[in-house]
Amino acid sequence: MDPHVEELPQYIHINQNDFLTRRHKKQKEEDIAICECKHNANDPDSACGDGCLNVLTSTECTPGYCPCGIVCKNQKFQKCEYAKTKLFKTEGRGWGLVADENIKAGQFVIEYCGEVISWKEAKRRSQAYETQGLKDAFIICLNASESIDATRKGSLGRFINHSCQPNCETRKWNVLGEIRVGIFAKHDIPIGAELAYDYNFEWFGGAKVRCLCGALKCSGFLGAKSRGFQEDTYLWEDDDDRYSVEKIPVYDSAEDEPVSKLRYLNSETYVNNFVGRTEHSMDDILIAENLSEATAFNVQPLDSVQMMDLDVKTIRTEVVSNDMKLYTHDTEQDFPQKNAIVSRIRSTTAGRNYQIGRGSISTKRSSKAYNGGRLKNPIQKKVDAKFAAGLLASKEAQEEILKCEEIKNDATSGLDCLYNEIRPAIEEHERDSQDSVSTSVAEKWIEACCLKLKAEFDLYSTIVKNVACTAHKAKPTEVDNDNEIKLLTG
Ligand SMILES: C[S@@+](CC[C@H](N)C(=O)[O-])C[C@H]1O[C@@H](n2cnc3c(N)ncnc32)[C@H](O)[C@@H]1O
Repeated sequence: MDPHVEELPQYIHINQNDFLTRRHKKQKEEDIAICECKHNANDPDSACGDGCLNVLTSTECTPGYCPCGIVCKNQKFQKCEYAKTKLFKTEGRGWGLVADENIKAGQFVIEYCGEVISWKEAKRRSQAYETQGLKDAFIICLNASESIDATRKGSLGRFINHSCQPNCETRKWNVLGEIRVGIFAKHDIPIGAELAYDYNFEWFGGAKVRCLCGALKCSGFLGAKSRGFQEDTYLWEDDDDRYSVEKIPVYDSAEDEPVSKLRYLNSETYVNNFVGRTEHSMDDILIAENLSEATAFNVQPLDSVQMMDLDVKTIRTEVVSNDMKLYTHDTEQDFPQKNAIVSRIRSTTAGRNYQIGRGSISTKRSSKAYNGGRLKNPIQKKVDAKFAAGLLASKEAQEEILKCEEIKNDATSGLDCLYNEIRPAIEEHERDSQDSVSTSVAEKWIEACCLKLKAEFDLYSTIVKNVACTAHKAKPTEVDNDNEIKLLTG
């Protein structure tokens, strides 16, 4: 049997997202965007080229509504107008995708297809994949509540690897009312060059994956630029062959020095942008033309490829797009309540618009200074705990109230400190126009907010209980003289 066929990744090939938890949206007529293009046979770009209003807003034209009719060029996702690509086996990074034709800057390369699942399901799966020991991650964030999981089903887009200096990028497009993720060329890519984009990988814990992109400015590890990673202590697992530096040849992203040929050498010498394989002799030098015969193959539709039992074994990290990120997950560290973070490729953000400080994270920093989580509401009153305690006869009751007040004050200052600690991360996200912050940051924030709320509730209920149910001091206070119990201050 052909050894390469044996290694065929087990997944179901699709070129349309598969919606697992809901139906594909049906575009309403009033939501259809109609451009103003007029087809001119002498100008091919006139039929929804770069100047098309829909193209400019990353929206595909709707068939039957576009003034250019069947010559409309702005239906690339719908018509699967992908660039020609080829799958090949990398050294150390699993499978990858190479350009099988010259690709132009800005060209749509391929859609990142997979199963569209809820964020909750993504977390569940991420945890399951982790448990199964899957090495590669394929879950990316689609929007605030959904992710795309290309683990079991996907397009060839699932094989595109990460590079710190990539030749591609991800972009979101509105296609008939649904957001879809495409991979686009950042610049001209020659035939034979490996395709790669920046996963914007967000690391939340767990294994650290050595980045083997080989770019000059490689950050070293997937997610190394993310805050969680930077704060963590570096731990290397020596026995992990896959990530052992000595054993892995270096790979340079195609962007560093675009080449049309791939070469493999038997020495540690790098040739062009790609790396050597130590197990080959000099006779084994391969160049791109041969690569296609030797190690590259085209993935065929499921019905033509014999699939073994589809027991997908996993993934540890995940990838994503432009304004999306791949995420690592750590079921213990980031989700102390036993929730695994879905690999979010961040992306993005997987859309958790936690409210931090006074405004949502996506609001600009010019917003007013943080006020310790307190809403500036003129009618809001604060309970004067000391005054309330002073009304009571029982020492025990007084102490109970004062203790609660102390806990509440601690929780409030804890929240204030946390804000100062995480402010750089919040600001970073704002700068990047992210609409959410990393889950680890948000989790900490939520925990601190909950502590404060609980402490406030405990204090108020303790005051109410004691004022209502225990004896007041015999000696009337000033307030009592006025015949009112004044517990609230302005
Ligand atoms: C979406 S998959 C890409 C396809 C994958 N290479 C495969 O064989 O299926 C993402 C995974 O590929 C690996 N990977 C991608 N880029 C890498 C890089 N620059 N360095 C190391 N591993 C990488 C990581 O294991 C990552 O979780």
